[in-house]
Amino acid sequence: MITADRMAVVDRNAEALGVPRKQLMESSGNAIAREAGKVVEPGEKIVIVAGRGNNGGDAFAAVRFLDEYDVSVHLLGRAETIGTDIARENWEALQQSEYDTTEVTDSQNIDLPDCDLIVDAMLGTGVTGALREPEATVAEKINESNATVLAADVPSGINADTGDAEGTSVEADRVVTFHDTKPGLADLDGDVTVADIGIPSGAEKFVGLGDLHSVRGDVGGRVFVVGGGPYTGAPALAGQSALRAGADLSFVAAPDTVAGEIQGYAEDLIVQPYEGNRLSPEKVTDLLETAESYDDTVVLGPGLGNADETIEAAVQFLESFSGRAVVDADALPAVPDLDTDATLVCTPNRKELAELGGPEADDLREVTDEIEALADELGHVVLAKGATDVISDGERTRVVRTGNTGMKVGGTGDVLAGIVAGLFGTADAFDSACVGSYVNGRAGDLLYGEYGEGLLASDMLEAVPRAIWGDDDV
Ligand SMILES: NC(=O)C1=CN([C@@H]2O[C@H](COP(=O)(O)OP(=O)(O)OC[C@H]3O[C@@H](n4cnc5c(N)ncnc54)[C@H](O)[C@@H]3O)[C@@H](O)[C@H]2O)[C@H](O)CC1
Ligand SMILES: [K+]
Repeated sequence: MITADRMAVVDRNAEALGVPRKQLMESSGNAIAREAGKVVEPGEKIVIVAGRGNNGGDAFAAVRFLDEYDVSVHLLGRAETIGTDIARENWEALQQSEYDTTEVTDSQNIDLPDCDLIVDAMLGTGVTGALREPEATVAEKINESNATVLAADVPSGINADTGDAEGTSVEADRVVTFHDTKPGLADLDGDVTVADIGIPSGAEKFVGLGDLHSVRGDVGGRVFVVGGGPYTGAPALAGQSALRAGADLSFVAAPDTVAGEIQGYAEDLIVQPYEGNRLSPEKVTDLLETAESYDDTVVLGPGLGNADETIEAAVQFLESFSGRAVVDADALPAVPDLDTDATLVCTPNRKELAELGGPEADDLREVTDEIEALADELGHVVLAKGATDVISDGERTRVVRTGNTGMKVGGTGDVLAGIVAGLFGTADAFDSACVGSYVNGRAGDLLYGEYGEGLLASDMLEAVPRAIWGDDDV
């Protein structure tokens, strides 16, 4: 089952993997024709009612597979208003071969000819709100018809995710939906057929440009890094990369023995010192109050050190916290057996993964099932870092192939933790981890040509925004 938003992500991922949308449309068109052939006999009459989006485009492609039937196409609107290149190209192909097509410019005068089958290709997953004119009037005419009604992807007017219709909708006898069923089709009366349209499995398995596009549009919020102590660079890198990934404000809570040094790295950080030289349990109450009161996304771990009292403090913080946190590095030992209402993204490297009870492996792609099992056991998202990153929430498991050997340098994990936190304010834990990993690797890839194996984690900071909002074709 797949939502409309996820369908758009998978569609875009497929294109980036070498399977362009027009090929998918051809497959969708073929699927419509196959389904139509189950209903009507050669020579019988098919009326196709098409909209101006890709749903209509699918039907234009279908026409070329229906030559043994008597087919007429009714486009709701003028051809120049067709909204996508691939739909327009398929419409043009019908014109070139003189198929029977009509542009309906006034819904009042559309009389659906008597026929054996109506293909409803007005709207699919692109519907917003109640059907407007002429689709609303035409939907009613389709419903009044005696013909069998076959809907392309989703009956027009039905919300693919909810199954609701804000106004009129087509009552389809049959639906042929593409790639995977949609939540909104579950309770429909009609027969639903799921058609494979050739989307490569990698479009779902590998995090890609479609995932990036779905997350980058809406970022912001505040990130609160709880780090520093023995180390100062790690929290500074995490705090800065969160800003580079779109956070509005980035705070770093650190011991006053190192707070000034951390602030010295970047004026963009708001460093909040607490007394002492490391995180300890008595600091937890204040830190929780800050994080909870501002609905911050917390990054817990960079540079904390592994003193017993620091780990104990991390446990106490996480057990009382109910918000969103990226747990990295020195705080990871606090996660097993944690009883918390917080939503965590754990970002272990291979060594830390094994210490969490996960698999020991050089190539994480060989142990995706075990990483999924660990995420299920922990009850939180695990972003396992390696040459290839593997992200799982215990049910879904995906792979990120961006990145390069130059990123083995220290600090890239801190940059990653900050990016995930910067995205976590709006995207959910799993998508933040998936896209955060993809962006981190993409930033490293943007720099490899210039720095090679001499890449520094701090070099990545300026590349993070380019990896997210820069030119897609690099
Ligand atoms: N995602 C995939 O992998 C594939 C999807 N295919 C088909 O594409 C449609 C989705 O196409 P899209 O262009 O995004 O939207 P629609 O054609 O569904 O509708 C957009 C179209 O409708 C107009 N519109 C929107 N809301 C309303 C309304 N309430 N009343 C009237 N008109 C409305 C809007 O202005 C646009 O013109 C998907 O369902 C599949 O059929 C690919 O072909 C195959 C792969
Ligand atoms: K439809």
